[in-house]
Amino acid sequence: MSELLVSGGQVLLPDHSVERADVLLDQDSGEIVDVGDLSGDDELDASGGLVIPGLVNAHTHVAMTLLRGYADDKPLDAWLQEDIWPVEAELTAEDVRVGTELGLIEMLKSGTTALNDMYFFMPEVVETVESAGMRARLGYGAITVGKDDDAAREEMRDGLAFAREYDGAADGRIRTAFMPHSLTTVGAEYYREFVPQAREADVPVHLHANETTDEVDPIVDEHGERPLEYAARLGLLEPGDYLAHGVHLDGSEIELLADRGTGVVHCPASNMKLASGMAPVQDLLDAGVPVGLGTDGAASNNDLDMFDEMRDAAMLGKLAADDASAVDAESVVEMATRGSAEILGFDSGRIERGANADLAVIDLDAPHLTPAHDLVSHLTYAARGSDVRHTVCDGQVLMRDRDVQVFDERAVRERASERASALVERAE
Ligand SMILES: CSC[C@H]1O[C@@H](n2cnc3c(O)ncnc32)[C@H](O)[C@@H]1O
Ligand SMILES: [Zn+2]
Repeated sequence: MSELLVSGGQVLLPDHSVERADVLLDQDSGEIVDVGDLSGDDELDASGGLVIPGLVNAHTHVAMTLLRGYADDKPLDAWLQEDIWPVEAELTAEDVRVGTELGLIEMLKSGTTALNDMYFFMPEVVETVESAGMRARLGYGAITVGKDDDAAREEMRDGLAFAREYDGAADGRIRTAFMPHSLTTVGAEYYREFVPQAREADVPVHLHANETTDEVDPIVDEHGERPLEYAARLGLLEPGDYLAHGVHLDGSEIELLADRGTGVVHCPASNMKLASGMAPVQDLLDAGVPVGLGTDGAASNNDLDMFDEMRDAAMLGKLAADDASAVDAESVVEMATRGSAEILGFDSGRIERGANADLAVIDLDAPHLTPAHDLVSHLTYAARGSDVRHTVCDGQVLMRDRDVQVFDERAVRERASERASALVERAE
């Protein structure tokens, strides 16, 4: 058995206490073997650091790194229709590969070990995630609006075929989902036809829902019911399904999510930047809805740093609830780790014997992390992605001493800049 000892650090335990301990990883099974006062041959130095579960970005569009800073300061609908979708129409498979490489490097450098990606050219994303050594739930984002019936059905079939073909890839590190884009960009008839096939294929369904009032109001006007009642009628909201955003939810919809065991991935930075609104995160937590955290794409954030997202979630959660005690530091750390991992169906997000060996080591030796009254508070309110020293997934060291081991960072940045410029030129 090949083992790795993460030694000499403090460890964030599942009950949010912090103890001085070593963490022993089995690199063959990819699991945590033990946590305590341990010894081992191959060591990863965590001295002066805090070992935390790898962060889990439960909703993003990774290759949108190529569009970072391309279009800002607009609401969702105008942003998508006027700027983003015209450029995305020009994307090539190679653009998505390079944009994904760039995004995964950014994630590894900020302590993220697992992610959810909904985008285009997903076989290239599978290959890139596999090379990165990360864990992911992936899906082709299907849109039927503006397409004739044949093209719309082909779009949905492509989404299902991808989910079927790649589930379990990369030795099980890659799982898939059926990912219709949203309740307004995919027609009801296509949900009716294809969601039962996703159930047969035993893959969950992930979509954007209740993100803006511009999206909610037409559903209420047309169908005389709330969007999630409409979604349930279409066969959505089963246990294991998960929605991105859930900003504009009423009490009955929150109850429905709790009853069904459907998760919500909160994306606070995107919701603020696009002025979409404030999700009722404390109400969701109080109701027992599974809640995770995601950055959304880098064009509406504008980074993939989950530390930023944790801080934003805490700040916005308090504002939304008009209560400074709402969405506290422990809840936020839980959302970014175990909460997101459970939504994606991974046994990660906790430093405990038997769990996946996915972790990050945070350097505590920094002025903005001094003094150290409460390290959970620091993770939510004070730490930055750049404080991450090492990132480990499935027992493999993917970033060591801030050096990403799995890609040539400089070469990827160069290629991504070139590809982004050429892409934008093609679209203009
Ligand atoms: C069909 S692949 C995913 C699709 O979603 C777009 N997108 C990016 N951010 C958002 C958001 O906040 N709400 C809805 N859709 C979003 C992305 O540009 C792709 O076209
Ligand atoms: Zn999104």
